Formats: sequence, C-alpha cells, structure tokens
Amino acid sequence: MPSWRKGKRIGYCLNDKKKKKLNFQGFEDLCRKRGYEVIEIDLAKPLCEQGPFDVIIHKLSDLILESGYDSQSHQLIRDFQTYVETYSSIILLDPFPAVRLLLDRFESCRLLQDLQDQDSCIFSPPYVELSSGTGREAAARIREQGLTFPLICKTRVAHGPSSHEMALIFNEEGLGEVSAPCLLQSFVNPDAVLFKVFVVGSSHFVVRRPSLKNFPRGESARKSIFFNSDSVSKPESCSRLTELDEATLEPTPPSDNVVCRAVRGLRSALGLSLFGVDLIVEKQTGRCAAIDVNAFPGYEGVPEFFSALLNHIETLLESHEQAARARVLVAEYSLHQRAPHVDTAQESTHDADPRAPWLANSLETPKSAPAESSFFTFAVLPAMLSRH
Ligand SMILES: Nc1ncnc2c1ncn2[C@@H]1O[C@H](COP(=O)(O)OP(=O)(O)OP(=O)(O)O)[C@@H](O)[C@H]1O
Ligand SMILES: O=P(O)(O)O[C@H]1[C@H](OP(=O)(O)O)[C@@H](OP(=O)(O)O)[C@@H](O)[C@@H](O)[C@@H]1OP(=O)(O)O
Ligand SMILES: [Mg+2]
Ligand SMILES: [Mg+2]
Repeated sequence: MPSWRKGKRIGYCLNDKKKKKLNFQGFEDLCRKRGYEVIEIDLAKPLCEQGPFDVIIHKLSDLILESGYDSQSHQLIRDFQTYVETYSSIILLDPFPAVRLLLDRFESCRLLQDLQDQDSCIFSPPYVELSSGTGREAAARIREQGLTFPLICKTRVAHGPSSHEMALIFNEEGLGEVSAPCLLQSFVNPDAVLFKVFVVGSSHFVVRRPSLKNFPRGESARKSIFFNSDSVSKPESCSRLTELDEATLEPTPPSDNVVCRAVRGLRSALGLSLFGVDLIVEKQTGRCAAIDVNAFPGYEGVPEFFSALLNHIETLLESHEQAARARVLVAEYSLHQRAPHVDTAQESTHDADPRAPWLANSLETPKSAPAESSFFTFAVLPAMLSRH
C-alpha cells in the first residue's frame, strides 16, 4: 500500500436524500476495499471528537443557505470552517466560499457570462437581475439589454425545493406575475434536449437529458407557464413541456472542445472538484448556451462516478503528501544552510542519518551550486521526490 493511502480517513456529510440517491454505501465499500477508513460525520457532535480526517466530502448547501438567517446553522458552519482551517491539511470537497457562490443565481450567471469566448461558441443567454418589485419594473431594462421573449424566470436562490420553481413569460403582461428576487433570462430553443456535464476533479462526463420544447421567438399573447425544473430535466421527466410540436433531428451534442472550455473555465473560476454545468445547443445557431451551474449535483447517468471520485481523492492525497515532504526537505535544507560551520563531522552525521541517507547526499549538491535555493527547489527537489 502506498504511504499516501496508509491510515487515511475519509469523512462525509450528506443528507439522507443525497446518500440514498447516490447509493453512497457503494462509495464507502469501494473506499474500504482500498484500505481507507470512512466516517459519517455527525454535525451535532464536535468534529474534533470524530476526526482526524484527511478528506471531507460534503453537500452542506442546506446549512450554508440557512446560515444566512439562522444563528444555529451559522454557528455549525462556523465551527466546521474553523475546524478545517485549524487542520489545514484536510482536503475539503468542496470549499464553502465557492459552494456559497453557486447558491445564488445572480452570482452563477455572472460566472457563466465570463465564460463567453471570442468566437462565441459558448454563451450565456442575456438576463436581468430583479432584486425587488415585480417583473413589470424590469420591463425597461429587459428592452434596453436586448432580452427576447419568451423569458424564463428563475428564483435567485439556486438550491432547495422552491429553487426549481420557474416560469416561462411570453409578454410584458406576464412580467407582472413574477416577483423578486429572481432572474429573467432569454429562452434558448433547445429542441427539447439538454446536455448535463458532470465534473469530478479533472474528469467530466456528458449526459443527455430532456429539456423544454421550442417556442417561437418574440412576444406573443400566450399565458405564462409555471413549472418545476425537476419535471423537465430529470432522466425520468415526462412532461407536455418537453414534447416537441414537430419532428426534428436530434441536436448534435456540444463538441469536446466546447465542453472542455466550459469545464476548464468554471473549474479555474470556482476551484471546485464536484460540480455540474447544463448546456443547451441553440437550434438556430448551433452555439452552446451555458444555463446553470450546480455544486455537487446528482451524477445520475455516470456509472463511473464513484471510481472517478476516489481516483480524484487519491490524486489529491498523493500530491498533498508530496507537498508535505517537500516542505520538510526545504526546512531541513535551510537549517543545514544556516549552520555556521559545516565540517566533515557534520557531513558524516548526514551520511549516517538512517532516516534519509539520500537526503544528506542530495543536500550536498546545492552547497557548491551558486543559485542554491531555486536550483534545489526546482531541479533537485522534484528529482528527489520522484525517487522516494
Ligand atoms: N435560458 C434557457 N433557455 C432554454 N431553456 C432553459 C433555459 N434555462 C433553463 N432552461 C430549461 O429549464 C430547466 C431548468 O433550468 P435550470 O437548469 O436553470 O434550473 P435548476 O432548477 O437550477 O436545474 P438543476 O436541477 O439542474 O439545478 C433546464 O434544465 C432547461 O430545460
Ligand atoms: O439528487 P438529484 O439527482 O436530484 O440532484 C440534483 C441536486 O439535488 P440534491 O439536493 O439531491 O443534491 C440539485 O441540488 P440542489 O439544487 O438541491 O442544490 C442540483 O444539483 C441538481 O442539478 C441535481 O440534479 P441533476 O443536475 O444531477 O439532475
Ligand atoms: Mg439545471
Ligand atoms: Mg441548478
């Protein structure tokens, strides 16, 4: 067993619904088979009594959201955060600030806008943020900013059962039926297909899902349609809203290049390991609209999820161990450099060091090299680490 795997403890904190949907027991079994200890974290008990942890996996979106208005949840989140900051070697999947960002559609839509590239292969449909009042008050802004009917209205809060309640608005009158805080976004004709991209560390998986049918572009006299997004874009969704009015060719999935660009952009903006982005291939142009980002989504339709997650964890554990070893080496090296007289006796002490004879030998190299520190860090150290 490699040293970075030995005695490692993986903690997790997921609600019952999430555990059940993911069949998380399967992940626990896989981890235990590879020699990890797996601990379900009980938030009602102090974390220090349940640790130590090398990795913590969580979906604490409920609690993070509640911490904005509930003092007990606020305290729980603070304690959790203090614990992971105190034990800074813990790998937290995923860090709270980026998760918090995705609980707010205003924030996630801004992120999606930043993804837009020069050749506009990826775009974010134009939108207006409605912070107060009804949609009617946004009518002028909607016109100014070039939004086109139909509009899709989404709650500002992006997590929790009510966050999936949406409306399709076909005219200015319909705007009076929606109220703040919400986001009004131009509808993109998707040919009733959505592509969910599920990300796990450096891997991603594209899954085809149902989506809303096409609607003619421009204002019309139609009545607003209120719906729940769970009824249109789950694998089992079966709704009149996802039935196309006329037969059409199946849309071509977004190219690997486009998917990779979207994933890379979001990964570097957010620093998350576990997230999903929803893409629609626009019927008229073939361009790819990024319409939603989710922290730790369901991964339904990704049979490799558990193995990808464990591989990602192992990659992180291994690089953490390498970084820790590098820090020790650099510290030992600088101590050695600071020693006033490095005589033969001291050198032979290094040679006699049963713990790291290779360290002693390698430490001699920079002594005669003028640009020791950077030479050591960038040339000698990586070579030493790869040997050991
Ligand atoms: N701008 C848009 N144009 C066309 N269809 C859209 C647009 N935005 C959303 N949709 C449709 O509405 C559904 C729900 O939208 P969205 O993904 O933003 O909601 P959600 O509730 O956050 O979803 P999830 O369950 O993935 O978190 C999408 O799956 C897609 O079918
Ligand atoms: O469990 P499910 O499969 O429905 O997963 C959904 C997940 O619910 P969870 O709360 O159970 O994690 C949702 O999270 P919240 O909006 O609640 O934050 C969101 O991420 C959806 O995008 C996921 O659906 P998917 O994109 O994978 O279809
Ligand atoms: Mg979505
Ligand atoms: Mg979402």
